[in-house]
Amino acid sequence: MIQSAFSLFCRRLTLPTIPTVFRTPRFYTMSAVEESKRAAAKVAVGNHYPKDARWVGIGSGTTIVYVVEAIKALGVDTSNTKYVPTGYQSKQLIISAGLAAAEYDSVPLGTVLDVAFDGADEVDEDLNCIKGGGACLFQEKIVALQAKEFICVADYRKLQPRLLTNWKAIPIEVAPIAAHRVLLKLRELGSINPTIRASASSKEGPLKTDQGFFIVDAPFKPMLIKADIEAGHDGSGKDGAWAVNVLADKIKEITGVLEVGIFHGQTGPQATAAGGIGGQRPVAAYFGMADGTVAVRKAE
Ligand SMILES: O=C(CO)[C@H](O)[C@H](O)COP(=O)(O)O
Repeated sequence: MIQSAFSLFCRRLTLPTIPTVFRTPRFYTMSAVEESKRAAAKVAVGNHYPKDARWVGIGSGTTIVYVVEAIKALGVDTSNTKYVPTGYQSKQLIISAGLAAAEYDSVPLGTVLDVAFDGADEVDEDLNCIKGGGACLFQEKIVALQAKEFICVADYRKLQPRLLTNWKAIPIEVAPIAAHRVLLKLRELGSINPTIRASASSKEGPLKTDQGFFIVDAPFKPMLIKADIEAGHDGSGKDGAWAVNVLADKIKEITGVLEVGIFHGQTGPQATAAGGIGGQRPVAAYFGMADGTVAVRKAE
C-alpha cells in the first residue's frame, strides 16, 4: 500500500492539504456534495492506490467518477494495469478515462485485485455498508470480495451511526420470476412495504440490472451495530430491530435472491488471514464532509 503524505495526517484532513491542482475555479463552482465526493476520492486514492497495481476494482455511481479522476491525476504508469468494472456504467467510465477494462469473468482464476474502490449508500460505525442504490450490487459485491483491500468513498450524507438511518431501504437483486415470492418473505421478516424498483422510464416497468434481474427495495427499522449487541440486544429481529449480519443472512437465504445490498462480515485482510481472498466490508471508508474536510473510518 502506498503511504502518501495524506496518510500522515490522522482522522480529518482539511482542504488546504489538497494540492493546488484541485483548487481550480471548477472545483469551487461544484455543489458542496460534489466537492466532498471529489475531496474524499483524492485522499482515498492517495492513501490506497498502489503505484505498481496490476488489478484494480472500479465501482459504480457518481462518486467513483472522482476516484477515476484521482487515479489519472496520480500520473502513475497504468499501462500494465487492468481495471475491473462493476457494471456497464463503470466499464464506460474506465474506457472513457483511457484505462484498460477487464470484465470480472476475464480475471484469471485465483487472481486477487490489489484494491477495489466503490461508493456506498450508507455506512455504519462498524463499516457495514448498504449498496445497490445504483442497481449494481451483485457485481459490486463479487469485485469487493476479490480485492485485497476494499475502499469505500462517499460524501457526508452516507456517514451514519446505523444502517437505515438516512437511507430507508435495503436493495436486493432478485430473479424476476421469484420477485413476488421474495416480497412476501421480506414482509415475513418485518419489512414494511418492500417494492420492486421501477425503471427510470415508467413505460418500461421494473428496472433491470446488468444481470437482467430486478431490484427490490426493502425498508426495515434502523439496524443494530456491535455496540447494541454488546449492550445486550440479541439482534434477532423480535422487535423489528435486526443485527446487520443476521438480517443479511436471512435475506440471502430466500430462494430467488441473487444478492443482498448489505456489505458486512470480514474485511479483505481478515479474510486473507482466514485463508480466503477478500471481504465485503471495507478496510477503510472516506467521507467528504460539508466543511471541506475528509473523515476516515478504518476497520478495527
Ligand atoms: O451501490 C452503488 C450502486 O449500486 C453505489 O456505489 C452507491 O449507490 C453510491 O452511489 P453514489 O456514489 O452515486 O452516491
